[in-house]
Amino acid sequence: MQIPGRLGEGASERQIRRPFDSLWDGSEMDPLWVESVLRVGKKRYRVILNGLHFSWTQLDKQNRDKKTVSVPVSELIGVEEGKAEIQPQKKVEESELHFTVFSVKRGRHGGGSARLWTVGRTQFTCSSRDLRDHWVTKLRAALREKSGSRPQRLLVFINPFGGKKRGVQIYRTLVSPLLELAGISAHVVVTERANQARDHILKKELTGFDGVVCVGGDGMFSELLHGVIGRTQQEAGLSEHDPTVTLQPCNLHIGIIPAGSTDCVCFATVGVNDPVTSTLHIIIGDSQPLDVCSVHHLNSLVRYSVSMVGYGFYGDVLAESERHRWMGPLRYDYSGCMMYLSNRSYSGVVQFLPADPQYSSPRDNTRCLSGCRVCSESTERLFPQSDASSNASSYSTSQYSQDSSLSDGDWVSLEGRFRCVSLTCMSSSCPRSPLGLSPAAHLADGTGDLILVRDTHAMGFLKYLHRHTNTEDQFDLPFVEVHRVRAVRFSLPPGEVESDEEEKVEEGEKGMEEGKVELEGERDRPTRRSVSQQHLAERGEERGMGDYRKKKKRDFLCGPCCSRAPSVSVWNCDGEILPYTDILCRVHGQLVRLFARGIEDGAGTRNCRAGSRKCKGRCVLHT
Ligand SMILES: Nc1ncnc2c1ncn2[C@@H]1O[C@H](COP(=O)(O)OP(=O)(O)OP(=O)(O)O)[C@@H](O)[C@H]1O
Repeated sequence: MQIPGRLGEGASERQIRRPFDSLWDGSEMDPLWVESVLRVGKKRYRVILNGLHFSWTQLDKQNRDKKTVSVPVSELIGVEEGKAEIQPQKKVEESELHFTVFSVKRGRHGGGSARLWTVGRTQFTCSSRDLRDHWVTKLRAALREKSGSRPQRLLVFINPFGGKKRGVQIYRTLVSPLLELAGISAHVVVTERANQARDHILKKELTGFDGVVCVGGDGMFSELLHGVIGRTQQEAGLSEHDPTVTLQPCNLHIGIIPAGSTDCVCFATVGVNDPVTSTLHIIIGDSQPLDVCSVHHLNSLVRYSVSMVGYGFYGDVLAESERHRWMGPLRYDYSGCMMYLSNRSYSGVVQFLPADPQYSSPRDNTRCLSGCRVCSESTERLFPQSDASSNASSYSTSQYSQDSSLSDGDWVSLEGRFRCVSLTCMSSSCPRSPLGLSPAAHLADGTGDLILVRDTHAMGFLKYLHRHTNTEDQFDLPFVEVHRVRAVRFSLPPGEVESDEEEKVEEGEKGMEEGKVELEGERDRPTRRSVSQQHLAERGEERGMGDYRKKKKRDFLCGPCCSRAPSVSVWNCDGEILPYTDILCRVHGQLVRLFARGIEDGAGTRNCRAGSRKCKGRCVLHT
């Protein structure tokens, strides 16, 4: 076949494959290699597809190279014959000489300083139909061969009531056309009740699906998380309740299309909250491992968390905001102000199992960005017998050698009064706090950061809170300490337990109903079914909320600035109130995988003058 090459019409494929320029990768044998002179609009381009890149270089009249655009094959979305458009809706104009390539394009900064991904569209004009067909065949072959990790079939759950109730519309207009373009089929479930997605994943047949995707907020993500982890443990015959058990890492990837009022997990793992960016990460099969914290009470699993488990201020804000749901998202600001003004602190005993300090520290001024060295070295440590590059696709129990013991190592114990106690498995950055709760935390190193804010005066605490919104170091305060940990226990000091029990007895005497629920809870304990299978946690939550609401009703009767502050707070676990105060948290390294790649270099940071004294070089490290 005669294929027009860079030398013009009639150059043979052999001529074209000569190693004549800098893009030649030395691979004479690369079956995907193809090069031609094509047109984009009226301009001539030398277009090359090699094993790893598809690139086009503008030529001047003397055939000299001008500007080059190069796209990794892994970031090609699809190829269409003819003149195709995808937005605002798919339209293809038949043409024998044209083909259109869709690829990932980094766009403007979105919501912080991270870049949005958009769909780049380039229409190439060939000199013959043969050449056009040749290019389409080669590009599609490249897509197939070089993108083994791309999903083929997805199970999508849409929460029609999440955020601004635009989930269905977002999926129909922004997500579905891109999946179709990429040749990915999707089975869509629009949820009709809470926990439907979780139950579906736990109970229904999932053969053939390469991933589950939620269109919603952090609550929907949590459903998928519990479903995927629960199912994996069921299939592996492991008990989720035992905190010493090494859980089986999950092969089914999770995708998040942000459409909620809080989309923190998406922001912390992608860098922006944007449905198109997230869809593109799913399409190209990005894979980001994620640590998960299991939260236990009396050897029963209560919940899983990936973002934050917080007691004191963060628990109080959540509980207060629940009373003001009618305010919409504004309720968090309102409740934050009220809880700040109420100036509370709580007694507690905190015990933790420190992580090995030789690998990283919460104050080493690094950021966990895409391709993070600390996380990839952790992969080798967590999965020593597996090929680190291939463990993205599958794990087996025998390969998985995570340190399961909570008894080895020395537990450190601290007691005192705290404004807040928080454990986070990731930086927990969000648009309002672009560096997050713990800026140097890692997504996938098998550790969490324990932040203890001891009781202090109101201005000191305000300073601490304010530093989350700028580049100042929130840990550089005398009443704040941070520890990188593998596990944490929290309990009330003995005296506090007694007074709390007294309160409960008082309340118990006032209402038989509460006692009835307790008994039901007790009845569940001996059988201890999987939290994910069952409804133990759910019932526990209701019970806990009941206790808490009753107590709060009394505490808040005279407003948050009431003279008698409660002696016990509640735990906020990724936006859900936990029904227990005494808990044990264990971090499970890389337990799940998301369709994401972490925050790309230069993303997720704020504009900050390099070398600014206050940022202590943090900005320099990741701009
Ligand atoms: N059809 C449904 N009806 C009612 N609740 C649902 C439905 N589908 C999902 N949910 C529940 O709604 C909760 C919130 O959903 P999601 O996280 O998507 O939205 P959100 O607006 O960010 O939530 P939040 O109200 O917590 O800010 C989830 O915990 C989920 O379990």
